[in-house]
Amino acid sequence: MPSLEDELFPSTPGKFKIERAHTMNRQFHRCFASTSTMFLWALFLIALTASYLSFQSFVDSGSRYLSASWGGIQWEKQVRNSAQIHRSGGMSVLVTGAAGFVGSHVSLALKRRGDGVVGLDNFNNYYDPSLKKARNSLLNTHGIFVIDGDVNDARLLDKVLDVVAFTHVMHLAAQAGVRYAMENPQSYVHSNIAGLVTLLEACKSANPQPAIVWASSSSVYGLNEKVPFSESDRTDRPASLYAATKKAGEEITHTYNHIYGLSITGLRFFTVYGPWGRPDMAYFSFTRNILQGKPITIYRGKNRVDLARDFTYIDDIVKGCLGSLDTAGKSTGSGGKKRGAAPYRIYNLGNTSPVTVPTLVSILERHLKRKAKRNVVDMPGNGDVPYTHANISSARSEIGYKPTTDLQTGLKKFVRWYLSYYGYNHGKPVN
Ligand SMILES: O=C(O)[C@H]1O[C@H](OP(=O)(O)OP(=O)(O)OC[C@H]2O[C@@H](n3ccc(=O)[nH]c3=O)[C@H](O)[C@@H]2O)[C@H](O)[C@@H](O)[C@H]1O
Repeated sequence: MPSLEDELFPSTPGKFKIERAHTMNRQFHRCFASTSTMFLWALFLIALTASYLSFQSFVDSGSRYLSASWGGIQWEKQVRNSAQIHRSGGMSVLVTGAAGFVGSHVSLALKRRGDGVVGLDNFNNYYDPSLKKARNSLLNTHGIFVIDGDVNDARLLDKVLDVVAFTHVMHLAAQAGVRYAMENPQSYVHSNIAGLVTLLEACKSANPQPAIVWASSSSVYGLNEKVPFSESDRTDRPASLYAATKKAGEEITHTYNHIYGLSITGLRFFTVYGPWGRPDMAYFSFTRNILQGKPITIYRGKNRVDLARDFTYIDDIVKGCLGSLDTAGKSTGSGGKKRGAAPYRIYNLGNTSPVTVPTLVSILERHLKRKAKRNVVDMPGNGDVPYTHANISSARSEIGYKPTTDLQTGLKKFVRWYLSYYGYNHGKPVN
């Protein structure tokens, strides 16, 4: 007698033939059996598909839950608390790149004067993320909550702007660095162009629309030879992809101002330096190498001319950022519709007194009480420009910007911070 299994799953055609010789009743039974087989199979497949789909969604939501750094009641509470304004006439500011150099300083300054601040930072590893984490801890101790997220995350931005009706966005998140653009060009497009557009899209749809102040760069002047650099000078000859993405940002923000009525202020920062600075910048890496007895490479321009920068101290830049926020007129649109003309402004934030790179090294040597091992080479074609020099008359008259720190004084403060942060005592590492 064939087993039930044999009945349902005939294994060979021969066997099937023998079975066919049996009675009609038997055939009917077989037919019924094969229909129910198909039915059972269909049921089985449906159940399998359903359980696969629900398992997938369980895995998805589980991993979202595990990896999510945002969302939920507790998270919303932290965002709202951090955004709370503690002075009359104060503002609530979303600071992107808050764990970065300029971002952390601006966030602290805003908080100190009673404004509400929420940070956003993706803590990427362009340079040592532990420095970003340390800045973040400092912000946390001052009651500033920094969301771990990316400006390319449209859902996150919509959510944040929904939870808090920010009056301003200080957009400092970016891929910085002039020479790194030759190594990783896509990172500049990703952060400085795609990320900027994602942020502007979120801001244009927000209700109310915040006013936006964002970081452009002195590098937009590129091959401009007229000095000092004025905002009305040519900026159509960038020398690096970094500069080109910042220049593109100026054009992109203009369209959002024009179409959607977003209030825009672009700040052209001139080689910002100071405590808690960026380790990829010359003054920072020179300090590290001098202390470790390693050589430093100093680039030299055409005809053996020294390169020069309008180095600008962080505290002056912070004042320029706050002045820009304070004077930024309102965005006029709502729900993605323009209701009238809104301000579109661009300012140089420099120091107005360029210093050559060899002089920068000499100042560091004095503060560190160590001689640098200088290796002077001709400037490679890497996107660098020979000099920068800001004309700041517009920023002075319109936002009250007035830099007061010379390079000597600023580097002294930087060196003091560096030695303490990295555990040096009288120029020697503390064990
Ligand atoms: O104003 C800006 O918009 C930009 O400023 C900053 O760019 P830069 O002015 O290029 O600063 P930085 O790297 O400190 O090099 C300073 C000088 O040292 C020279 N330099 C550099 C490295 C080196 O090893 N040797 C050297 O001679 C070098 O040739 C240069 O002459 C920001 O990094 C950038 O993100 C952007 O914000």
